[in-house]
Amino acid sequence: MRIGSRRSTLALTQTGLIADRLRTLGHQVEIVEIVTEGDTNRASLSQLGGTGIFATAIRNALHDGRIDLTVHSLKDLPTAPADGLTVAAIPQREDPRDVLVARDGLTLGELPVDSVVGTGAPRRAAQLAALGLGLRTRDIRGNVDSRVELVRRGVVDAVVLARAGMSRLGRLDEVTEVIDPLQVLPAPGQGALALEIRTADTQLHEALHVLDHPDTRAAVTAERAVLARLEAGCAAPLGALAEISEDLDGRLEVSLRAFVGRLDGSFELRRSMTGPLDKAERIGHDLAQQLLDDGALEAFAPSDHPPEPPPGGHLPTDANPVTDIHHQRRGA
Ligand SMILES: NCc1[nH]cc(CCC(=O)O)c1CC(=O)O
Repeated sequence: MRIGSRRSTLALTQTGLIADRLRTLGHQVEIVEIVTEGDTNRASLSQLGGTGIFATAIRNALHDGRIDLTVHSLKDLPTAPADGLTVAAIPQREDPRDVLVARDGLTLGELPVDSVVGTGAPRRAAQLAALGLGLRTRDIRGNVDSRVELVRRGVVDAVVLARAGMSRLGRLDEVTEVIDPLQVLPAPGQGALALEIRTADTQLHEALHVLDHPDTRAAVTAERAVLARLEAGCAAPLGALAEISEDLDGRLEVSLRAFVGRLDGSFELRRSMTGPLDKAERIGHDLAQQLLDDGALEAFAPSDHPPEPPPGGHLPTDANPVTDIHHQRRGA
């Protein structure tokens, strides 16, 4: 089987992990690199049409029959199902939390007021602002390597990344804090992979079944249902985390938490909901409804004082530092 992958180190690493498992199962596997517009065009993701652009190029290769299978980071995959394609397996996910990579081994609580934290994710910027620590955030883009490099070069004091990516790249030793989801909830689906194939490929679907992890599938189903219901898109200031545990009677249940907020920290809303595992999607929808009933749209409304767009758009991380887009000043 031919597995299509983006060319980034993280994508190739994740694809390699799945390829190894398939080889262990006795399959012949070839990795095909696909270059997407998101890899070549350095404009901001919102200008390019959101993170979905990565998925689209790969999905076209699936449709064309150039590849048979692809490994997505589930958090980068749009919630709308793709025509003629199926997520055949969602393997057990990595630790879904965010991590901090800061100068001098610092944690969030130790960073001095006005420290600059690099992140391109509105979700991270909004939750950092909501902490009220007086941290600035700077909009950055780029792969894990170039983001960590900004800390090494002293361009920013810290960056926030997914622990799963750092783990898969073997770079956990550079992490200075694993961020508690009480402070920053991860993106829906963070840490999970999705193996997508052509729906017509029923034999391959059958072969991939052993890689599917039902608890992970239930958890990410709940998280992505929040995202879908809020129609928030991939670049939304929304965090969601579902955890599976046993209730007092030994039945499996889903505990789902979510955050929505404004980038400048002027509005935040956190809610949670728990229910039976087989109602994961329903729980996600219901939690999203509760967020909406309690005023979630405030998080998506245009602000009275919109942040200054950086000159020339959002620059890649290998260019010169860009202006701060969000600045939460303590007491302001
Ligand atoms: N947005 C890019 C992206 N997509 C998936 C991961 C990490 C791996 C994962 O979450 O499964 C990352 C890097 C990051 O956010 O630090």
